Amino acid sequence: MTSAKAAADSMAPLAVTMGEPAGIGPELAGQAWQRRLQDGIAPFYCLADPAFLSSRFKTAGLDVPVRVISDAPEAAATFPSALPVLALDNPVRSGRAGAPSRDDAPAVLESIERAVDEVVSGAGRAVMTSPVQKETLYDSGFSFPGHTEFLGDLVTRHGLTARPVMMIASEELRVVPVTIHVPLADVPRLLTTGMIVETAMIVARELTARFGIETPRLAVTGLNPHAGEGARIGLEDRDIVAPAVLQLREAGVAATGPHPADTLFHDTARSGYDAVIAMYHDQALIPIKTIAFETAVNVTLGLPIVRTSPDHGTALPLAGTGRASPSSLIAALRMADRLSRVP
Ligand SMILES: NC(=O)C1=CN([C@@H]2O[C@H](COP(=O)(O)OP(=O)(O)OC[C@H]3O[C@@H](n4cnc5c(N)ncnc54)[C@H](O)[C@@H]3O)[C@@H](O)[C@H]2O)C=CC1
Ligand SMILES: NCC(=O)COP(=O)(O)O
Repeated sequence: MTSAKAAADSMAPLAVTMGEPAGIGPELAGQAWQRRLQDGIAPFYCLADPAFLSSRFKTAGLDVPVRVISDAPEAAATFPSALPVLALDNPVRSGRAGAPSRDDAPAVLESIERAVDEVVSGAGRAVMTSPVQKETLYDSGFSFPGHTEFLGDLVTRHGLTARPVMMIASEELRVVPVTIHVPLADVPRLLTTGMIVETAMIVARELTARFGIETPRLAVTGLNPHAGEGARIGLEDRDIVAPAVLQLREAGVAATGPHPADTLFHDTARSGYDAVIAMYHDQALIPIKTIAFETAVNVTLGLPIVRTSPDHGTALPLAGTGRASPSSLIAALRMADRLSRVP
């Protein structure tokens, strides 16, 4: 039995990262704790700087008691009366709402690393990450595009294997960008048939294993307008995407496409598939953030642990106001709970 499965068996608490201290993540964790009973939220604990969290809750006008715990098992006993926090070694040095500082990168990254350690060891059941300010992390020398790739690297440091895939999921729609945080100008060069097939195979497998969809239907988008209009508007759809769809079908996956992306997201079209495999970030994320910004969840497939996150970012202008909506973060906690339970 893997340690992650052992954790699920014992209903260990969920490990929540601090996220960017200048952003809305910390106060949303406090708001989620306040709604633990009305929203039926499973016990969770934060990997964070406890003094910073208390101070941010005060600024945001949230009455959330913070209690330092020494290990995850203490979280369940603490959760009913206070927000359990496992203290980081790195303190938050700046933490000014709305003003990210690279001085806080060590704490932000330690929180993610420790959350993964917790879940791999079985102390925590799943990771729910709060949003980070990517630009600030890049400025501090962080070399991964985002959590998705960083988490893949972290689990391999524990001797586990990973091929992380980003999926954003809501009741209405699931989308998967094949290329993620890369410049749009680089997408045609980076996109390969193998990448599309590998990504879609992981999605098909995990939609069955984790989401209970027996035969997942995958709609694969084209890259160009009108999916290339018979190779008159770009060649990638004919030469890269169509062969991927063929290979997927030969492997027994119910894949269709390449579909013109502009007509793939209306109500009737959405009833025809379980997930969209899109060629680049905005092709996937614009539709879902338009349809379900409040409820969509970012879930990383292809990892040996469960990781979810809200669909939104740090929303700096809202930080410290207590006015940001905790809805997507709560949806992320609920999905982390559901996916890490033993069926
Ligand atoms: N998982 C993660 O770590 C993510 C991090 N980011 C990062 O966040 C930073 C800011 O990104 P943006 O593109 O500005 O996206 P954003 O999601 O932070 O904000 C976009 C818009 O939505 C609003 N908004 C976001 N969350 C909200 C909430 N919970 N309640 C009410 N309104 C909300 C904001 O005020 C803004 O108007 C970037 O550095 C980006 O890389 C973005 C997405 C995910
Ligand atoms: N646009 C989605 C996003 O930025 C989340 O990325 P990640 O940090 O989950 O890899």
